[in-house]
Amino acid sequence: MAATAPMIPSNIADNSSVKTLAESSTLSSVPSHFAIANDSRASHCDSIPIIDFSLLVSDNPDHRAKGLRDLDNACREWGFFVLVNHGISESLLKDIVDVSLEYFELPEEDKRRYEANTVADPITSGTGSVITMANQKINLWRDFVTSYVHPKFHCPPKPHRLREVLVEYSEKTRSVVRKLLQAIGENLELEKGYIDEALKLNSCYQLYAAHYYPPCPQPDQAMGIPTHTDHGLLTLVVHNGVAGLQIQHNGEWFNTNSPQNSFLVNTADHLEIFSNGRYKSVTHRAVVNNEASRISVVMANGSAPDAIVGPAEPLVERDGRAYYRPLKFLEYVENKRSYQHLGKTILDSMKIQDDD
Ligand SMILES: O=C(O)CCC(=O)C(=O)O
Ligand SMILES: [Fe+2]
Repeated sequence: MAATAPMIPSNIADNSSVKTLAESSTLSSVPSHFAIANDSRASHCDSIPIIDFSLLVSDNPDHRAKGLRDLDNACREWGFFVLVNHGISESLLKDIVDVSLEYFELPEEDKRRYEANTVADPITSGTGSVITMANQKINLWRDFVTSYVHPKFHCPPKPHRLREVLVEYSEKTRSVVRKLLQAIGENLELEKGYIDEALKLNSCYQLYAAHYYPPCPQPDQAMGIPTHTDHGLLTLVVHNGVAGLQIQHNGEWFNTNSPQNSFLVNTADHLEIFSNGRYKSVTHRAVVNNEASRISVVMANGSAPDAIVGPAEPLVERDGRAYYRPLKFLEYVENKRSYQHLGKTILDSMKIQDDD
C-alpha cells in the first residue's frame, strides 16, 4: 500500500510559520508541501580563506599588501571568506542576532502583517518558498524577515529594540563593506574612487534579512534555502553558532562555520559582473538539521538602486570585450527575485556568449 503523504497536524493553522509547525509535539515528519528530497552532504575544509580586516586598513604597507593579496585570492579562488578583526563589537553582533530572534518569537499576527508583500515592498516576512520547474510551489524550512535599510531605512516596528540595533548595525556593516570594496578596487587596478563613482556607493543598496531555521524531523526531506547565488556585491552573514551554510567550490560542497565575532562574506552576482568575471559569485545553500534552531542575519550590499551595473570599463578595455550585459541594479534584483525557480539563474542570462 502506498504511504500517505504526511499533512500538517490538525491543531496547526495551514498558514502558520515553520517555527510554530516545528514546535508542534505531534510533528514527526515533513508535511508534503515542504518536501524536497535533497542530499545535503558536504565536506569539512580547513582551507576556507580567512581575511584579517585589520591588515587592509593598516598603515604598515607590508601588512596592507598582505591583506590585499589574501583578499584577491579569496575572491578569485573561492568567492567566499571568513572576515576577522573587522572592528565591529561582539556585543553589537550578539544584539542583532538576539533581536532578530525576538522578531520570530512575536505572535503570528505580527509576522503575518508583511506576508502578502512583494519584492517591491520595503518589508517582507513569512515562510520561504520556491517554484519547481514543474511550476509547483514548495515551502522551505525557514521563516524570514527582510527590510531595505539603505539608501532609505525601513524596519518592522516590533520588536521595539530592532530599529535601534539595526540602525547601528547597518551603518557599521556598510562602513566595513565600503572598505572591502575600496580594497577590491585596488586589487582590480582601478583608479582610486572609480568603484565608488561607477556604483554610486554613497546611495548604496543594503538589505537586512534574518532567517530562522527550526529543527526539522527529516533534514534530508526539506531545505532551508536551495542552491543559489546572491544579488549585489558582497553579502555579510552572522549566525547563532549553529552550522547550516554550505558553499560550492570546484564542484564540491563544503560546510562553513565561523569563529565567534567573525563574518561569513560571499562575493555576489554584481561583483562577478563588475569584475568582468574575475571574481565568481559563489553558489551556496542553507541546509537544516534535526537538533537545534539556526538563526542567521544577512546583510546584502549592492550599488545604488539606480546605478547601471555592468563590467567596469577599464577591465573591458583590458580584456578586449565585456562578458556580461549591463542592467540597472534594481531591475536585476527584481528580476532575480521573481526568477526563483529551482535550477535557473538570472546571472547566466546576463552572460554574453561568444556567438551572441
Ligand atoms: O542562512 C544563511 O547562512 C545564508 C542565507 C542566504 O544564503 C541568503 O540569505 O541569501
Ligand atoms: Fe544567499
